[in-house]
Amino acid sequence: MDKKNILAQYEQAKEQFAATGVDTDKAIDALQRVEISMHCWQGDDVIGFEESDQGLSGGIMTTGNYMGRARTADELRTDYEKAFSLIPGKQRANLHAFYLETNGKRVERDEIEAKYFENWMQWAQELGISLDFNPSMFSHPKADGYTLASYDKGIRDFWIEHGKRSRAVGAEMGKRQGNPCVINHWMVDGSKDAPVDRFARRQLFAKSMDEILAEKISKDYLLDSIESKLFGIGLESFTAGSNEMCLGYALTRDIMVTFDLGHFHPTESVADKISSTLVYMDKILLHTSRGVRWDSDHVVLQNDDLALLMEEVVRAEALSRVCIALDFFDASINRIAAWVIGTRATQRALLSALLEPTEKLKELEKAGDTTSRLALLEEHKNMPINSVWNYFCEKNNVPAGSAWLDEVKQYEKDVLAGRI
Ligand SMILES: C[C@H](O)[C@H](O)[C@@H](O)C(=O)CO
Ligand SMILES: [Mn+2]
Repeated sequence: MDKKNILAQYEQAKEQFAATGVDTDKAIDALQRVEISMHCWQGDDVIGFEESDQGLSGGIMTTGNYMGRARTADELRTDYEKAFSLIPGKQRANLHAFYLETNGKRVERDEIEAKYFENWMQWAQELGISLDFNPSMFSHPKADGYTLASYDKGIRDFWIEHGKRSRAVGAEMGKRQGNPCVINHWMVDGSKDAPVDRFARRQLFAKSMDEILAEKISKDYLLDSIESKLFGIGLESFTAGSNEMCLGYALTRDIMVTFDLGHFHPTESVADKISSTLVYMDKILLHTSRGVRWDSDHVVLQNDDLALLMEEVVRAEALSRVCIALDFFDASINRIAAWVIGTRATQRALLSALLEPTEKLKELEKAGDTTSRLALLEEHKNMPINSVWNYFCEKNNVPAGSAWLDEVKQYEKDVLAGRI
């Protein structure tokens, strides 16, 4: 679609939304300020750059063998840049600890330091973007079932050290970028069959986490979050970091909790957790993902789960209290396309929520007019949200509609095809 049409359609949409009491320019400004944290692990199928042959483990799995996986940090950064160029607004890059660069030297997880992320930090600075970080407590011989809740003190200490060092790396990133690096603590700890002493495991889990968090780091540099999970492959019967465990832990330690769209029973509403937790917590972290039958980490799409999640964020006026990150890894499709589809879907769900006549709906609800509430919610679904989206893309100099796909296909021919 050409620029003239995009602008004309936007003007029409603007009027239509204004009639419902919604200011489209305000919605666009709000969306412009949201930085989505784009996960590096979609770019290389969660393999990382450690000098090791260890495969992916920890109850998560990538499937597919699409050509063009990034094999080096330079390739990954180049792919990131391509994806950024096709997504409106400014985003963040989310790194796992095992995406360190060591010049061929084997550096153990309990030896990581900020210097191994120097290239990433310089790159981010050059692009004017910020970084987030994750300790990598999986895909390692010492992460066989339990890490922080292991009965083996040596194993626990190893991962505690990794957690501490990860926080130091994150803090350095936060200092250098001038805004907090969000660090997400997720660990595999769990078992295939039901344990008898769940209590002991959870006590160990909390004690180890306390050691990791012992050093007070300013929230200007680092925001800690802990991610719960229902189960993993091979860890079906018990997860030490269950929802109750992580929520209670986060609340009592004044850190954030992470809600991943794939980490709950399929009929459990993750959206409902936003208001439930923000009554008590300052901030939370969201992982947008799409589970198909299990936490399969399919690319997130504009489905009901995502729409409800973003609606809840906006209705709770919580945009500044919610960090949004992507978490999926699909190796069966072009990985840059995966990033673009998932990030744009997350933004579009957010835009739709921002264009909802929220104030009006709240008034109707207060007045007990649930009939009008239902009618207006239904009307909203067919409002010209896409015209506002296209304008947002145009304003950010990125392709509107599906034109971005041609660029990805070209990049596939020019760059990815050479990665044999
Ligand atoms: C690789 C990520 O840290 C991981 O996906 C985690 O966030 C998760 O959701 C595990 O299921
Ligand atoms: Mn996650």
